[in-house]
Amino acid sequence: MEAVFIDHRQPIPTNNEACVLALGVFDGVHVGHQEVIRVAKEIAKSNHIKLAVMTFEPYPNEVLQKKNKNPTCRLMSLDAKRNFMSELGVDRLYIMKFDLDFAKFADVDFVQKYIVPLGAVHVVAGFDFRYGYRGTGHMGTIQAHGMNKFGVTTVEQVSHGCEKISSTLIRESLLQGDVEFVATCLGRFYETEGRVVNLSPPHSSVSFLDILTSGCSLPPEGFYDVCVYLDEKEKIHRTPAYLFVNEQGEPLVVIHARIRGKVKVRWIRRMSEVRENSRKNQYALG
Ligand SMILES: Cc1cc2nc3c(=O)[nH]c(=O)nc-3n(C[C@H](O)[C@H](O)[C@H](O)COP(=O)(O)O)c2cc1C
Ligand SMILES: Nc1ncnc2c1ncn2[C@@H]1O[C@H](COP(=O)(O)OP(=O)(O)OP(=O)(O)O)[C@@H](O)[C@H]1O
Repeated sequence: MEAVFIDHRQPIPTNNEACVLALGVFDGVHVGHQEVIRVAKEIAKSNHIKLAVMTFEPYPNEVLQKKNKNPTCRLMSLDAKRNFMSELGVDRLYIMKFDLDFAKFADVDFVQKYIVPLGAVHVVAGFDFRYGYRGTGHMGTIQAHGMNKFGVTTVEQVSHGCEKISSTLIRESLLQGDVEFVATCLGRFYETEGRVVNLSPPHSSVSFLDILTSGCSLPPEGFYDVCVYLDEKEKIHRTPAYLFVNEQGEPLVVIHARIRGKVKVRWIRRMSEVRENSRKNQYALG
């Protein structure tokens, strides 16, 4: 998959092949997002054209965040998004720089300056996709804004019960430790990267992992059932794990396995919260 960065201060890439273009932030690439991409892929396949996705970086929520609010914690890094989009069969990922100047683009200007020139012959997004200054553009306006130069497919809401599956819902569930529900919404387990740090005493049967959040959310401190993978996705251990934050504010995980190097941690299930007499050192050394 090709990744193309676009900065609105620079000319846009030229000679763009005809494509079906899916639009949105896609943080976490949850099952609702996957449906948008699946629909776009079907259309691309039946028309023998490329599948492209446009995402925004940083996220509009991060840029437009009110000063007194915490920045949004992400569900995935840009690298992880690139990898997963590639696995889903996306041929080209446009990464549109989103800043306060870009946010001021009128809806019609965004479509004419970017969507049409990027070769979109069909645009796919969810029912609630918005674009343009103050989010005035939507799926009912996008075709007219493009002077009918492309077709449009709107994907209906993918829900859990009556609730829309959204990145916001997933972030909230993660912060409550409900990693099982998070997995339901993502269609796969939540994953973070970690690196073994040299904290465990010699001959102990545990390892300490430094969790590299890269700005992504973590579940709260407590005991979890996790799977630890080597970089190549080879599963090495399913183990109980204890997540805690050290005095420097860094998240660490203690696992019941003696390993080294860089790993991926898949969060399977929350077992319990931090218990009175199960402090990290007792767990680690016991
Ligand atoms: C050109 C452009 C300008 C935008 N301006 C605003 C804005 O002024 N205020 C706002 O809340 N969102 C703005 N957005 C963000 C959209 O409302 C929306 O979050 C974004 O297009 C991603 O869609 P999604 O949230 O459905 O993934 C803008 C988006 C685009 C493409
Ligand atoms: N549950 C869903 N069902 C169908 N389409 C969806 C769903 N969630 C998002 N989409 C669509 O996927 C694209 C990316 O959406 P976006 O990144 O805004 O997702 P979101 O989960 O609603 O995020 P947030 O909670 O941060 O608003 C948009 O086209 C959006 O309309």
